[in-house]
Amino acid sequence: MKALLHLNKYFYKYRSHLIIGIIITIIARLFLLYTPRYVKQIFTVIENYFSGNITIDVFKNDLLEAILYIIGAAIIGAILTFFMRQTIINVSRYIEFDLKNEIYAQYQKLSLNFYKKNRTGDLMNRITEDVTRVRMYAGPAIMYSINTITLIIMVIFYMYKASPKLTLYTLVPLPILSIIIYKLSKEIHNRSTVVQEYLSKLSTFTQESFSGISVIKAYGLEAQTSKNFNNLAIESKNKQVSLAKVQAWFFPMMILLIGTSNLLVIYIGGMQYINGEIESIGTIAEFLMYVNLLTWPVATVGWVTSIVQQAEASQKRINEFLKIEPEIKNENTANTKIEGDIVFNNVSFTYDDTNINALKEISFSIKTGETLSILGKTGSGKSTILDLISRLYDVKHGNITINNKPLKALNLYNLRDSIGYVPQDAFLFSDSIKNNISFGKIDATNDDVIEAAKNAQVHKNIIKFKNGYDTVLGERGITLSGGQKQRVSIARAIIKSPKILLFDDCLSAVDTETEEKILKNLNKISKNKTSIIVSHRVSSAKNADKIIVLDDGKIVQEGNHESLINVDGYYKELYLKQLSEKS
Ligand SMILES: Nc1ncnc2c1ncn2[C@@H]1O[C@H](COP(=O)(O)OP(=O)(O)OP(=O)(O)O)[C@@H](O)[C@H]1O
Repeated sequence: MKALLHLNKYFYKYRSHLIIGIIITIIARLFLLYTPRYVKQIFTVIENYFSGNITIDVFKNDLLEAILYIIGAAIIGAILTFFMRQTIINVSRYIEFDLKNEIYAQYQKLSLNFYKKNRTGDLMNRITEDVTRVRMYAGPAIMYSINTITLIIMVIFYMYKASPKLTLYTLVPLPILSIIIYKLSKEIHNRSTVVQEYLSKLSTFTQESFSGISVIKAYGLEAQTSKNFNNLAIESKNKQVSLAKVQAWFFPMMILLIGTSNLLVIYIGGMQYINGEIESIGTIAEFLMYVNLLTWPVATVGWVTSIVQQAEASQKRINEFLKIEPEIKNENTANTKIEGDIVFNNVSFTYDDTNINALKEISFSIKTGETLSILGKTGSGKSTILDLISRLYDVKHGNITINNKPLKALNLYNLRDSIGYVPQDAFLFSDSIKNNISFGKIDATNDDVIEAAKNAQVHKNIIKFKNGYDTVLGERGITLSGGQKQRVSIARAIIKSPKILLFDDCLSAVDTETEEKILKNLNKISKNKTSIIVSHRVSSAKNADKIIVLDDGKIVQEGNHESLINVDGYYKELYLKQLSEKS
């Protein structure tokens, strides 16, 4: 129960709902318990009438009164039960809502490394399935526990009052019922976990095969894919059948044990009546009703125990994520102005998950208004430089400064807000083109969006779509070409007019003519901004104020286009190669 203590703050938050719910539950059970006593009264009235103790008028009167009480109590009990669910179950929904938001907010705070170390499926599971299991504890488990406790206390009290001996005999099978239900619930849980695993395997497989349908078709692998799907589906079906087998035991076991209790009441109650130990046959009827009233709550003891165990395990998994401290912390909450020169001073960087030494003693500087171009073979550390500037990772060796201030001394949110970053793989959301572009500036007007798209040389493509800027992208929308995606992604970065522009090889899918136009526009809009352009093309680098060439994490060449084409090395080779390709 230790992990579930995390929920206490929420129980406290919704304490008034809970207290009202508990009071209503107790009152509702009180009304429910009217019925057996009035049933007994009906039997007594009938017995009295047939033994001639009361007249027909008194008999009718008493009978009507008992029936009206039963109907009245049932109606009030039903109304209160409705409110019991409305209060306690609603609290569990509020807690589910709060907990999901808490986890989501924590996910947003965590650093990129966290996402590298954990699988997306696991992240999703904790915010969906685990929260659902915890909700079952916060709602149904608590409601049934209160219900069971109040009902058991009250029923045993009334039973004991009516016949202590009969009470003892009738209660004997109930703990057995509870244990059996507990064991069954546990087994059902274990098997349904396996079923869930297979369902998610099936949906991942299906999703992947739909996303990769073009590859499957191009390689003619339709039959093989169907066979793999079928094998997975067969395994999934077998697990479902095995779950259904255990579930099928649930109600027969309940019926058997209720039947046994009923038989005991009738047999022992009957014997007691014959021996004159109980005064009315109505007591047997009353007991039969008590036994039936008790059955479900007693069964739920086992069920609730298993729910609490599952919720505990789920909350433990959730807590593991909630207590992770973000690796990248904002150490300055005051607003800091981000502007100026970027300086790398002997920066070395190793990714701790792969232990790859991506940067080795890198030093360079770039002034406000200048453009730096970074070239180098694949895997030479170009993207890593950009990631370090945006503080997606923190440097441990050497230091990076902006306007003479170490990166960590700047307000992290100001820093990121001042950066327009275009990643290597242009990720766009399943939303309209307009919203994808204005993502970079929430209060952007239509004119801002159009201007950014024009500067990114994608406006002409967008207006050709039937819905123009309202065209929806993604699964249910249209698919943009690689170059179009890159340009929308550029528009998203430049719309907010950031102080620092980071372009990570984001012109690779654009033809050289368009590339040139984009670079020209960039030149225009980045007058007092600092731009860093990572590229594999000389055409992207040639106009930069400074060019550095990386190889295996080290700077091997530094200069500008004119100086670098005159010395032997990677840049000159690349220049000559690309020049001959062009001609
Ligand atoms: N998140 C990461 N975790 C672990 N290792 C990484 C990570 N990102 C990059 N690396 C490794 O660091 C090295 C430098 O990668 P980086 O992405 O900076 O190279 P790059 O020059 O941008 O390459 P490319 O031109 O192919 O994009 C590579 O060996 C890469 O495998």
